[in-house]
Amino acid sequence: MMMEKVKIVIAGARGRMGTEAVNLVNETEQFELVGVVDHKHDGKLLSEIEGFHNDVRIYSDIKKCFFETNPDVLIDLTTPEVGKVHTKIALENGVRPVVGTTGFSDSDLKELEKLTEEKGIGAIIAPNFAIGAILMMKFSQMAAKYFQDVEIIELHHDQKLDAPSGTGIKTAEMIASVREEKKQGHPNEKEILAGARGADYEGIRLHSVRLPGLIAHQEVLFGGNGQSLTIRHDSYNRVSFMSGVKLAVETVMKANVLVYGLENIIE
Ligand SMILES: NC(=O)C1=CN([C@@H]2O[C@H](COP(=O)(O)OP(=O)(O)OC[C@H]3O[C@@H](n4cnc5c(N)ncnc54)[C@H](OP(=O)(O)O)[C@@H]3O)[C@@H](O)[C@H]2O)C=CC1
Ligand SMILES: O=C(O)C1=N[C@H](C(=O)O)C[C@H](O)C1
Repeated sequence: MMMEKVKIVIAGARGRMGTEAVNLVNETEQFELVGVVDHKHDGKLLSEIEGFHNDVRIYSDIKKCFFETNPDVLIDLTTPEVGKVHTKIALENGVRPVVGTTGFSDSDLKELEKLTEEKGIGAIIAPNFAIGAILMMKFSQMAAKYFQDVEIIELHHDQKLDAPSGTGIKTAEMIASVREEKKQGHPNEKEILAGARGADYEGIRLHSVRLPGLIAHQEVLFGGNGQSLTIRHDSYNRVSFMSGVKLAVETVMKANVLVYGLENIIE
């Protein structure tokens, strides 16, 4: 029996991640790219853009795109502000969102979770699609049961818009879920230069490095009596995220709730 293909729209297809997502869809037998959402090139074919070969239409109006292409899934890889609006419109139109875009606030996530429940269709918001990064977060959560003192250093390319990274925040959330809130460092410590101690998530310090040449990296440093433990993950290219995007698309087709983080679907 022939399996129906999963019809996919990609928002942000010309971007660093979007380009790899187009390649993934093209290489995957059971996926089909039916349209692209972009704030530029409305009405053109994607194949008119250098480096792309798909004869699918580019839409600036996401609702029109959904109406004309009738997709199953939206993959969003845009910017925090745009990604949130796209996710909402997708849910309202019965399209299952797979969102890699980072920078959503807690209240954004709550609102989208509520909408997902109302609509009864699945959605996946994944701050990191790389399996190694998921393991780094899980291992950090395990280690936090034994080491109370922890600092996170996330390092990214200098074109990144949000800080701290979605992965950094997710890691802090996972660690905070298994440890008592603790103010780390000396009780009387003072920042001589504002920001020197990084951001504070329930006492966990988060530091963001932005440099050309980097892609996506994170170290989670635990300190104890006479010992330390460092858990590090590196993405050296954006193909590293694509097996996670594929898994998310397959999973969202069977889900009817909002899944925040791939750790919830990887055993
Ligand atoms: N979850 C994960 O594993 C990963 C997530 N990310 C996240 O994915 C997102 C994209 O990252 P990256 O690919 O590096 O960023 P890029 O800037 O390379 O790509 C973003 C794309 O979105 C386009 N865009 C901007 N506004 C709109 C709009 N209104 N409608 C449609 N498209 C729009 C941009 O166009 P233009 O450039 O012309 O403005 C650009 O092509 C970020 O939030 C990043 O943090 C990144 C890597 C991994
Ligand atoms: O912008 C990026 O590049 C990345 N963003 C995600 C994040 O904010 O965690 C995932 C990965 O780190 C790459």
